[in-house]
Amino acid sequence: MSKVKDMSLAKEGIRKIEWVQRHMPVLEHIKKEYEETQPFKGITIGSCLHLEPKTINLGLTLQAGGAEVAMTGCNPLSTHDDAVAGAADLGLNIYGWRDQDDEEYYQTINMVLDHKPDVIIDDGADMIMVLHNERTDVLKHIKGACEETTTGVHRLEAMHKDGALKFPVVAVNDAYTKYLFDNRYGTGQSSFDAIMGTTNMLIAGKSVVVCGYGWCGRGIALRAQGLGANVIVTEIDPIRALEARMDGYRVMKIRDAVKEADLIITVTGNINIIHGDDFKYMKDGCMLCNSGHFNVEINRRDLEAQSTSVREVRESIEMFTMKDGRKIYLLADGRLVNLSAARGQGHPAEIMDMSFAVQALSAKYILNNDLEVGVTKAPDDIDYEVANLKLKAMDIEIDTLSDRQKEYMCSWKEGT
Ligand SMILES: NC(=O)c1ccc[n+]([C@@H]2O[C@H](COP(=O)([O-])OP(=O)(O)OC[C@H]3O[C@@H](n4cnc5c(N)ncnc54)[C@H](O)[C@@H]3O)[C@@H](O)[C@H]2O)c1
Ligand SMILES: N[C@@H](CCSC[C@H]1O[C@@H](n2cnc3c(=O)[nH]cnc32)[C@H](O)[C@@H]1O)C(=O)O
Repeated sequence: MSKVKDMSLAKEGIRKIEWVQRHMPVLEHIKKEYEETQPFKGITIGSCLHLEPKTINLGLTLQAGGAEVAMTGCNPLSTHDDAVAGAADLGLNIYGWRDQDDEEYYQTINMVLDHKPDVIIDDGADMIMVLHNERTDVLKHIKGACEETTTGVHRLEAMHKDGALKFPVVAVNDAYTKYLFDNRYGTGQSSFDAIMGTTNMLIAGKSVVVCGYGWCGRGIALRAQGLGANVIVTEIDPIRALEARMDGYRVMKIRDAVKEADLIITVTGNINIIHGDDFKYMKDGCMLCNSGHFNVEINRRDLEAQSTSVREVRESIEMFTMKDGRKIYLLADGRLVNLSAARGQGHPAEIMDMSFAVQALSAKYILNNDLEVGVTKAPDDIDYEVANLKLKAMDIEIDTLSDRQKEYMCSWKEGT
């Protein structure tokens, strides 16, 4: 069963799915193995992930392993209508279309839950919240869930601390082969891909403010610097602030940074990073976007309250005219610019290859192990399997420890 916008887009969707398949060798390897071993026979897997070709390829991998797969999106703006039409044509149960309102967004989450999944793959934890708050009828079927992103893991850890979480969750985000590559290089590249595609503006010579110097912030700052920007970082963690300084960036408080900014990219996972009087200090023409979480990092309501008019001046760019005449531009409604902008393609296929390989292996791990309720990291075995498969696909060989080296690493008696 499916609910998509336009099935006539299926052919183009399938073309795009086939393209990413050629660039996701680790997931393709797992797909072949799953075709033989059928780890998901009789199992239903429900996902709430950005609906675009790479995610469809994860769905096809789970389906190849015997699962009934039901998918919806984790962001009202990130769905690619051609890819979901292609997925429906390929036999996945898929519910979603680009530009949903809140009601439609939660309706389609509920349509996936109607399949009574055994395993959930979530991104941001919205599906898991619906399960616990409204769809407790489905809870008894759930053996466990995988969570894709940093803020989702934080939400679920907070939920467990409050004693509210009802099943085990594997924090896929916390696998090395996920956050070191996806959050850093994926977000770094895909954010600029979307910002430049949306604005057609030059980055070189601009003052780019990166709010948050976590894994995503590091990647964005690195790419901004590579494109010739003057990079400013804001942080609340003294160690990360120091790291940003020694990586070569200027570090300052947000109130000082906004005065210099040509482009601000929030990537903290936190609320109200740009809000209130921050907008008063911005230069005419300042551009704002978010690559972090949902639409809470830039306070749109505060921006609206200080403006006299708002209009879309180019696809995914709104221009706010401020009371003093300055123009401030907001990209993609303050939602993840790399996925929500009309030109947003998400992370490169080679990156999602690893993230979704961890997902596919973690879903099997949940079924094969009697995990306790709580949030656990994906096991190291999965990380090493994914890293080894990726190196192999990239035709890279590495060294192994000799017996003498192993012995030396475990001993304490030998000195200079
Ligand atoms: N756009 C994407 O495709 C994408 C990819 C991966 C993760 N994410 C999301 O991006 C966000 C960041 O993820 P991460 O893995 O980098 O997390 P992280 O925890 O490594 O980094 C977040 C950083 O923000 C800082 N921070 C928090 N509040 C702040 C504030 N008020 N001002 C300045 N800095 C502040 C923290 O100190 C931390 O260093 C999360 O919401 C995550 O879910 C998005
Ligand atoms: N659902 C929330 C939470 C953040 S999504 C961030 C996650 O998106 C994932 N992601 C980034 N690019 C892609 C992509 O192209 N396809 C599918 N997922 C992606 C990435 O792994 C990251 O952890 C929101 O929309 O605001």
